[in-house]
Amino acid sequence: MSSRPAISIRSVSKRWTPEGRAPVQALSNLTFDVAPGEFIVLLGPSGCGKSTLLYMIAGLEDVSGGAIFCDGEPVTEPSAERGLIFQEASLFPWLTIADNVAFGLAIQHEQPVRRREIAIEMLKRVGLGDMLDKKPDELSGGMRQRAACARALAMRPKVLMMDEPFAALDVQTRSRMQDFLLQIWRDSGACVLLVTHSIDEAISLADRVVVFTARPGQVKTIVPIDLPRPRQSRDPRYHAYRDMFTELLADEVERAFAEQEAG
Ligand SMILES: Nc1ncnc2c1ncn2[C@@H]1O[C@H](COP(=O)(O)OP(=O)(O)OP(=O)(O)O)[C@@H](O)[C@H]1O
Repeated sequence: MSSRPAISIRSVSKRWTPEGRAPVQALSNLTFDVAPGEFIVLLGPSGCGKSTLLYMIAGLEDVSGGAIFCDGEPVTEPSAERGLIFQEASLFPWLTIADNVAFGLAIQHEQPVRRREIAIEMLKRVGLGDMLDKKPDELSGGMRQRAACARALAMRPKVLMMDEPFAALDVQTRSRMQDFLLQIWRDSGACVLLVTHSIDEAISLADRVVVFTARPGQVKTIVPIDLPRPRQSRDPRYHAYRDMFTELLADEVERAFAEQEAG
């Protein structure tokens, strides 16, 4: 196995300069690596730049300073190797689920018959094999997120990025989706970067949790989760992690609030 990081984030900063408004320093001097096949969770107070970092890794936004490398190559534009999934599954409402999954494969120059085959295979893998010809609004929120996962996985990404993918789901569906995600992560061999506000989600899923400071976001600390999967919330070590993250975040959340109040 190659020892080269799947993703290398080197002294990355991001300054937004919205028209007619004061510039916002979203991220400052961020440095860390993600190993191939690793599951990373990004945890931090609101507005610390977690989503911004995903957009930059996806190649949808430029960095203001520093550089991001994927497999040793600088990220300069979007690529099918780096899939991004949002909180609300961004499926085309007028296409069937199978056509939604097949859509991106056209860019990869797959033939139409092969696109359909891959779409069916992926949808079966996410448990939607009998929903192929449904439109997105005929599915539940959890099913739509699974379809969005199938669409991203169909591109065989090396990196799967997820921005609060389960935040809009009810507790039971969320828990099932977490199990499902661990399964597709293992099957795909991709590395995952997942943004969440949930400490429990971070402990349940991550190999390592990157904790951000309040804006401008920096790496406050990186915590490896040294617990076997499936992780049990009744395990005393799980509680110790929960206490640790609660404490780590408390100061930062307070700082973020203070800054908001100061305007
Ligand atoms: N397109 C943009 N233009 C201007 N400012 C932006 C833009 N996108 C994000 N920002 C600002 O950058 C900062 C970081 O935003 P970002 O959404 O990355 O944070 P986050 O940690 O993902 O927040 P949350 O947890 O609330 O989703 C915020 O102050 C936000 O207002």
